[in-house]
Amino acid sequence: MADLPNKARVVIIGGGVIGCSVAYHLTKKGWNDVVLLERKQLTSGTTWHAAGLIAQLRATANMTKLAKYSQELYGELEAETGVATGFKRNGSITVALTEERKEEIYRQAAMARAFGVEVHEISNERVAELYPHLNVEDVKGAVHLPLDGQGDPANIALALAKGARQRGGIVKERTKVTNIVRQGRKVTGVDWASDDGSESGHIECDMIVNCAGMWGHEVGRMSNTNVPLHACEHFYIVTESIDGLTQLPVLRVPDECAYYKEDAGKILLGAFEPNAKPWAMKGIPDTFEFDQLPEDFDHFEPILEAACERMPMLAEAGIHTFFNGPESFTPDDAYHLGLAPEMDNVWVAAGFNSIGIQSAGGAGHALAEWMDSGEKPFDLGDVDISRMQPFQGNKQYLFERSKETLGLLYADHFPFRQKATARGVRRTPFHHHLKENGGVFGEIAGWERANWFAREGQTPEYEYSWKRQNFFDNVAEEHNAIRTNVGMYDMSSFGKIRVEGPDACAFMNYIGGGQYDVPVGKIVYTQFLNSRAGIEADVTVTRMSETAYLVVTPAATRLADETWMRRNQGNFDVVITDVTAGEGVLAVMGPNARKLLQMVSPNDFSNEVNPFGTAQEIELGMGLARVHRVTYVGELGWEIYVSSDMAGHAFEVLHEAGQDLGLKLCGMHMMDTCRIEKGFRHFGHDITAEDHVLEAGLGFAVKTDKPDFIGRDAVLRKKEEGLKNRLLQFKLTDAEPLLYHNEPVIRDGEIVGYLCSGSYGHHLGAAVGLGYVPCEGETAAEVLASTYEIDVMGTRVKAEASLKPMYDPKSERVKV
Ligand SMILES: NCCCC(=O)O
Repeated sequence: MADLPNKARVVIIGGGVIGCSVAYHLTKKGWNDVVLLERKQLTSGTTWHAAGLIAQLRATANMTKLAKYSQELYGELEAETGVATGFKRNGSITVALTEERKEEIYRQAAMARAFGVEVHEISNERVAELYPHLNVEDVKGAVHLPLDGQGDPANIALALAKGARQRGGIVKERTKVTNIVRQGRKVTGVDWASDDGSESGHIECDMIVNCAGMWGHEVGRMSNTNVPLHACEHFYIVTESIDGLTQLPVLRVPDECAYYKEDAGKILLGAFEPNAKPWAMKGIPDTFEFDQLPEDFDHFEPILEAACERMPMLAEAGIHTFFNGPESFTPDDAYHLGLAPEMDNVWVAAGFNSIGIQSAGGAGHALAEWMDSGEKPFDLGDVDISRMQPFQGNKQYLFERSKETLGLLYADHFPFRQKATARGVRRTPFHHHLKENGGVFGEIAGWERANWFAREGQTPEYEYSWKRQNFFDNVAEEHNAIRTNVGMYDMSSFGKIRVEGPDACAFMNYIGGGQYDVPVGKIVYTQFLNSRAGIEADVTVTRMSETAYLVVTPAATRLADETWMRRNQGNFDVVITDVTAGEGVLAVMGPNARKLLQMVSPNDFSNEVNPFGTAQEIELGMGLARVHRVTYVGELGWEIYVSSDMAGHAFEVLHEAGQDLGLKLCGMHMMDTCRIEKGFRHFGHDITAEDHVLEAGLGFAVKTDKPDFIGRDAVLRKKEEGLKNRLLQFKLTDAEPLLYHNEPVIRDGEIVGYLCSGSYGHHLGAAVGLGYVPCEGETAAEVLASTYEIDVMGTRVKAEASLKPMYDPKSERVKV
């Protein structure tokens, strides 16, 4: 094809709305050799049949920010490109039919407000005014977003494609990528063939972007990258024209799994039902183009029945279209964006979980910024493709999980809600011990982790709520055991990465902000920084020998942290190896932790031999282990690393000896309540790529007296310029309300930020949280002199603020 070049800076694979958005935004950044290849016609996979709702109230902070950008962009797109996008800001209403749902939407509304989204809690009378056809009798609460809207999905994509073409981008239809050519960790080009097979060729390129939607998994495999997503059947109906129907806002009734869109006097009614139907386990037919799947009225009927009660005029309306089309869903219901960890020039924007149109503007913008600058423009943790684990590409796993994820879009998003499907893939060596003792499990990165322990006679299951949940008192007891006696919990899910070789010390000193030229056995708490001194990883590094270090990462970021090291390895002579599965880890924490260890080991755990921040090899029972004296709960304690074969023995020995001391088995929820009380930061919440290490209050971990490490200049600059934000700890003055994170922080009456972490401080006796507040030009005393409130579902609750942890501010307890 004469119109395709032999070379391009980037080849975008897939011409749905996200591919078009990436092309649009890259060309806007001045990239003029952008090629987008679409196997059939633009939008012919999923985009064409999307409902086209443009909503800003999303489940997470990032997704809300990006959706807000989409809404703003689509408002201008028609004027810019001349393509009628059908976008109108007719607003949206979400109604709650239960008190629990009301709390959810009010909390979401409060979060959205912290990001500048206009949102109002409205009465039933106002709902009836805005949506006169609705039965509101049982409505418990509602929110209205006047700037939300709807548009024509295909035309939004075509407008984005036109914008890209106007700036020199090439958008080529009927051209399939048949092969992706690679060398080491890089793609060097793509082979293509025309749809009719008459032509083929090769484009050499610097990078590719996988925007292949429901084909994303397959395109991922072609490029040696893991893109976990699976297509599910998504159902909606469109009625015949209904007399007297005037323009209506978009309506969501999540408790009935339904959304409603009025368009040209017809109603589109769509469903996110709890038991979805995954599609195309054996692959998507090659001929797929603007195709529909067979209707399944029995499957849709319960939704339609409830809808006819909710909006009685529907019962009278004829059904014009019964639609069933495939859309892709990811294991955690968040989309995939960013640089695939397995390769250094394969980008991904796929798996939009039925919110592609409303997300594409913001996601394309963010990805283009990232590709252009080489660094994440802001925190994108909850959508970053590197959060996915290798096993999550397993087709059987994806099939099982996607039955649930479609429905999760409208399910109650209770705090701590765990996925119910596709569980049990990764178990720690202590799994059955914990289960036998009442452990109630949650899942992270596929790991089954005991989150709390049920008492004897108590059903070991979650009962979800936005109020105090059924495990609140259990966690309070576990928290209390850690603060006053001794508790034990399983941390085997830690990522464990060995860095070994002649340059190990030099490499660590380049990659991390700490000082790693330390004696063997020393543990360094540290961050990996980006060039802006934003935090890419939060890890502990133990010197194992002259030439070896063990980098311990949070479970969810093992792959991302390992990838960061590999990408920055340069010419350092080191070998980086994931050794996560080799060792189980038990944390023994609390004032009696030393006493317990002395009962099971002949080794010396005194401050002289094993001070805070050091590790030692020990005998444990009849086996061996290595103990690291560190803490994430703010007490005296050790993490015990034990090879998987001896892990069961170690548990039994510790558990049995602990009975005399009143040892309590504890879970991950306790760890979170304790660490927030102690002001310890959590990566992904309080510290991210966007947060400067000094503003995060972690300057103590950064050693600028060493010559060269990533982020050093930005640390020095910030020291000169002064801080723009500070991370404060908050405690509500009322013991009743609960914090879950994302609640707006109000300073002297104005919203200035939001909580990045929130939980209950069982020792401090009220909910506690962490959050950044702007402080440019202010002293710490001035920042603290203000009055603070936290917006808890629309109610402002007074809060105390502190720069130092409110619990044990001098950290005396950890060093006893
Ligand atoms: N594709 C349907 C989107 C549903 C929603 O925005 O709530």
